Amino acid sequence: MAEKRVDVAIIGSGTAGLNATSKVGPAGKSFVLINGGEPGTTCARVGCMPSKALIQVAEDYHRRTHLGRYGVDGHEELKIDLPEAMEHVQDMRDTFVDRVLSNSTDNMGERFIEAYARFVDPHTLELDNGDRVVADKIVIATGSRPVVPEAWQAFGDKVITTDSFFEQEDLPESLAVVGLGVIGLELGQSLARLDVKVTGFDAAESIGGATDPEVVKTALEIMQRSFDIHLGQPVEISEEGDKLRVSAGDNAVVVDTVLCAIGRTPNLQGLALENSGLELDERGIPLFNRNTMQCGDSHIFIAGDLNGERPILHEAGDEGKIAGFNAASDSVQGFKRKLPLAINFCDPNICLAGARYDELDLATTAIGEVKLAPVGRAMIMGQNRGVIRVYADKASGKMLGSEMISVRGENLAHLLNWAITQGLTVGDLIRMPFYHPVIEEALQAALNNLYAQVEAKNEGAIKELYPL
Ligand SMILES: Cc1cc2nc3c(=O)[nH]c(=O)nc-3n(C[C@H](O)[C@H](O)[C@H](O)COP(=O)(O)OP(=O)(O)OC[C@H]3O[C@@H](n4cnc5c(N)ncnc54)[C@H](O)[C@@H]3O)c2cc1C
Ligand SMILES: NC(=O)c1ccc[n+]([C@@H]2O[C@H](COP(=O)([O-])OP(=O)(O)OC[C@H]3O[C@@H](n4cnc5c(N)ncnc54)[C@H](O)[C@@H]3O)[C@@H](O)[C@H]2O)c1
Repeated sequence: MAEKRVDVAIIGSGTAGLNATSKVGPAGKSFVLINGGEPGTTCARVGCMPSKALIQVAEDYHRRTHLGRYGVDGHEELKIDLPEAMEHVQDMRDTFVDRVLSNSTDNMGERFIEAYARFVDPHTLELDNGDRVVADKIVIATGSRPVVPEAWQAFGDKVITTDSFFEQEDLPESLAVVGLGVIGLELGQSLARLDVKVTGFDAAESIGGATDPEVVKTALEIMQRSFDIHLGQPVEISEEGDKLRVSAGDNAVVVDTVLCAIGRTPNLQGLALENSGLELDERGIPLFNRNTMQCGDSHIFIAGDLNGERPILHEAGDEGKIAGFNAASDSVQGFKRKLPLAINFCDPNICLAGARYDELDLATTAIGEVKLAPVGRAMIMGQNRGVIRVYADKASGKMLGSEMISVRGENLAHLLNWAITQGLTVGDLIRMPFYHPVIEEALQAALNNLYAQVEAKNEGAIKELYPL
């Protein structure tokens, strides 16, 4: 058994752990980065990147359905070779994984250790190869994994998750997606567009993480054009011959495969946090400060999906940087966290920026809305389904948040998040330029609708222009 002493030990070489490491090394501290499982990050291996590659293939293939109206002949004959499509997705994934590895752990030599770590005491980690690491400071960044109910694990590889999905060489003829949050909608819609017979189920009454009833209603109308969706009933799975029967209330389908997308759970197992001396919450996650990432007043910091706070990439990166910076410093510094931004890359995108509808005080909030149907550029693109809802404080006009399902929502949501971050009012925003004809004109219409409802009005004779 070897024992290594370092200033900082980072557990987990995902996005959070790598970002933590990027702050520890340059501070002149000795460190090790310890990773169990496949290196290369969840994002590049089984997450953001392969899922976006698949979405792109599906969107491009789906685009053929628009061609008839332009007089393009033969589009009905277009066929997709699914094994080739999956190979392309895997090639993209491999490129992204290689890029991560060659920019990070490949260059760390002995400071990168491939092993699972567990706490023996607050400063000592035992690795599954028997070695030990003793560290002054520790960053825990072990990420999360898909939830699969125990009863469903008995169905073997007929119930898959995103951990194995991108490894498939071909796609099944029929598939049920259970859970229509981000993963369920992004992949469910893509698979339906790739000619898989998809049926979607969710125990809740909403989809895609939206909370605004108008957005949920519109999202459901739009998504049901891609595949059948059943909401609001618990899902049961049983065997039927060599297939699976998936039922929820009166609705049932028999399918080749189930994609289980009912959320992810923190990788706490195996860390033996009971030996860390940290106070844990009811889920077993250490209590921590979201501005410093410090666990209590200890020498241990936590970052990324593991803490269950904001399980998305740029937040994992920020948390890693904060945790690494503080682990490498003599004193602990707090950092302001970014305003929420969530993008579901289904088509059209479902996006949330700033405050969600279910967080608003409706008595003091004004809500502006535009439907995409008459928006010129969206009509030209053949993508004029959707709704944008924008929220502001009724009295001051200060922007609070937005939920939407809209073409190019990924861009609009950034604009809104940045505007809210800057503390702008709806009056400020309607004075920004809106080129013609762009999708941002839809946002302009929603903002004008919102402006009409707030009390604070712009000074000057023309509301869209600053007086000299
Ligand atoms: C299908 C999918 C699509 C996604 N798409 C997006 C997207 O489009 N945009 C977005 O912002 N986010 C997206 N996400 C979320 C994003 O990928 C995660 O938020 C991010 O990757 C989390 O990074 P992390 O560092 O916390 O965890 P990870 O990258 O999972 O890293 C944790 C590492 O710790 C290792 N580990 C676990 N236990 C131990 C242990 N005991 N000892 C040592 N090592 C251990 C793990 O093996 C892993 O390598 C997606 C996720 C999925 C699953
Ligand atoms: N574009 C992105 O940013 C992106 C894309 C994919 C994944 N992710 C990340 O991955 C995480 C996990 O995604 P996800 O889609 O698995 O989780 P999610 O929390 O987004 O959605 C889970 C859905 O499953 C439903 N559900 C839960 N238990 C159920 C059950 N027993 N039966 C039926 N439905 C059930 C929930 O009502 C919910 O709608 C997300 O939190 C997100 O952080 C992000």
